[in-house]
Order: sequence, then structure tokens, then C-alpha cells
Amino acid sequence: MKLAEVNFIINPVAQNGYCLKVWSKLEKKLLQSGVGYKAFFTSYHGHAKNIAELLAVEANGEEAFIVAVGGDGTIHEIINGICGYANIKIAFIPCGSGNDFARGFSISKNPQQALLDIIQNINGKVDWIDVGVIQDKEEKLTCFINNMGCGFDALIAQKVNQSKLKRVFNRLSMGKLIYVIVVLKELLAYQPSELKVIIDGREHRFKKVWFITISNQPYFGGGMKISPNASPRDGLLNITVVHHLSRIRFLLLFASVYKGNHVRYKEVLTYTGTVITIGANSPLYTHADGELIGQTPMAVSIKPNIVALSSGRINEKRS
Ligand SMILES: Nc1ncnc2c1ncn2[C@@H]1O[C@H](COP(=O)(O)OP(=O)(O)OP(=O)(O)O)[C@@H](O)[C@H]1O
Repeated sequence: MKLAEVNFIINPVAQNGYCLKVWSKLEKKLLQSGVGYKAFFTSYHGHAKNIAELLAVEANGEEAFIVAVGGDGTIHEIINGICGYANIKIAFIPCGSGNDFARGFSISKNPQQALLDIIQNINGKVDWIDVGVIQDKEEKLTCFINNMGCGFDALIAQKVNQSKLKRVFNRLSMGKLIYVIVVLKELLAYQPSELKVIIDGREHRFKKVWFITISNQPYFGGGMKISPNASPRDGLLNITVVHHLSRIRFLLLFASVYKGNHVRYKEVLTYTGTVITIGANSPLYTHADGELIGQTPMAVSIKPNIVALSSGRINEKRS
């Protein structure tokens, strides 16, 4: 059987350099497997997007296979490079600190197992998944595969990415804890906002909003099940608005979000939709897959079944 050639895009700095160590082990397995491959290493923020786009163009309509080796930021960039190229198949080997993509898409969190799954399914089935698209006021487009959000969650994403503690916790393999620490730190100072949200033509106004999150899959922030019912295969985006919540109740809610039980709070509203616009009384930080992309207003929509995801056990429940 002829095996396809695989293009690996590796983020050597993901999880504080752990990804590079993992890659050297994966490469040994690859050499043993006989799979033809090329390895590309990112050398700056945004490089994975550029490499992926170049590979998509160079494939010239032929099928090409790209595997992201890194964290959620790496798969986010690759999605932004290949979204719209129907000839590109992707897969993921989780080596980041948050790894919400692996959780949400039931990919093994063990990099060696994830590689084995990819090799076993190398010429096999693909799963066509939805992608969210954000348009900012300058009409710049950004895709997201996990979720996007405005307000407190975007502020947390930014602070986590900037935090020197992130490196320390990554070194201790406690990447998730940094989200908890940053939330507790920012909670006292944050001022909730007023929001106008239009979902499929219907206007909603909210006061004292902590954040709005729009999800393609359930997980955010290293395992928080922010949108328990989100599915990347249903052609819908799942919207979560958290408003009118005291700081004490925020802490209770925060403790329940890892199991998705926060949706039982009356201060948590959920919707589904396909075209959403978000405006606020003052500009709010906005993230896409945990990467800060600018400030509101933002328009969000869904591209159903646009990306081909290949992984051996994608439909098994693993998280
Ligand atoms: N060579 C590089 N030097 C500096 N930054 C890089 C380089 N290559 C990639 N990056 C950036 O590193 C950032 C973090 O990558 P990534 O999200 O994959 O890892 P992580 O933060 O450890 O994982 P997670 O997002 O799952 O918590 C991304 O914003 C990416 O653009």
C-alpha cells in the first residue's frame, strides 16, 4: 500500500519547548513507520499560517496532508492558512499547554498515540468539520476552530499568553492552573459591559456582561466546558452570555464550568445561530481560539463542513 506523504508543521516553542522534545520522539516512530514526511518548524508568530497556506497553494488542487504539532494556537493558525482549500486534509498532535482542540475533537492527548492514530488512518476516512469566521470593523477575516469570545474571557486569554508564570507552570506540566490563577487575579478589577448582540436577525440587549463566547466545540481555557452542547458538525455556533453576576457567584460558576454545570445558572444564557454581530458600549477585547485579534464590534458566521479532519479515532469519546 502506498502511504501518503505527510507535512508536519511543528511549533518548537509550544508548551515552553516541550513540543520540540516530543517531536524528536515522534520522528523516531515516523522513521520506523515508513511514512514519507516533511517537517516544517515555525520561527515566529503567524508562521504556521503562512507555511500551511503555501503548502495548500503548492498542492495545486491535489490532495495534501498537514499535521499540526503544537497547541491550540498552532492549529488555529493552520486552519487560517487552509480554510477554503478543499484539497487539504489536516490532523493534530497535541503538544501545547491548553489542548482544547484535542479535547473537543476527541483526539488522544498522548502525542505518541495521536501519531499512531494518524498513521493508522493515513489514507482513511475524514471528518468534515465546521469553522467559525470573524470579521472585524476593518473587514479583516479570522477563522476559529474552537471558539471566540469578547470581554473577560478574551482578557484572560491575553493575560495568560503574556504571563511569565505560564512558562513556570508549563515546566511543571500544570498548564491548566495558569488560567485559574489569572481569572482569580483579574476578577476584582474587571468592569462588566453593555452588549448588543444580533443572532440571525434577532436583536438581544444585555447589561453587566462579563463575556460572550461563541463556540464550535465545547472546550475553552484548558478544559473549561464553556459550551457543553456545541458540536463542530452541526452547522451551528453556540453562544454563551454571562451577565448580571456578582463576583462571589462568578467564583461558584467558575468552579462548575469544568463540568459544564454553569449553564444551570440563571445568569448564563445560551443560544444557537449562524450569523451573529456583537457590539458593546465600549470596545471589548476579542479572542479567536485564545489568540487576541482586536476589539469589538465583530461579526461572526459559520462555514459548515469546510475542513477535512483526519484522525484514527476522532469519533470515539476520549476527554
Ligand atoms: N518560533 C516561534 N517563536 C515564537 N512564537 C512562536 C513560534 N512559533 C509559533 N509561535 C507562537 O507560539 C504561540 C503559542 O503556540 P501554541 O498555542 O501552539 O502553544 P501553547 O500556547 O503552548 O498551547 P495552548 O494554546 O494549547 O495553550 C502561538 O501564538 C504561535 O504563533
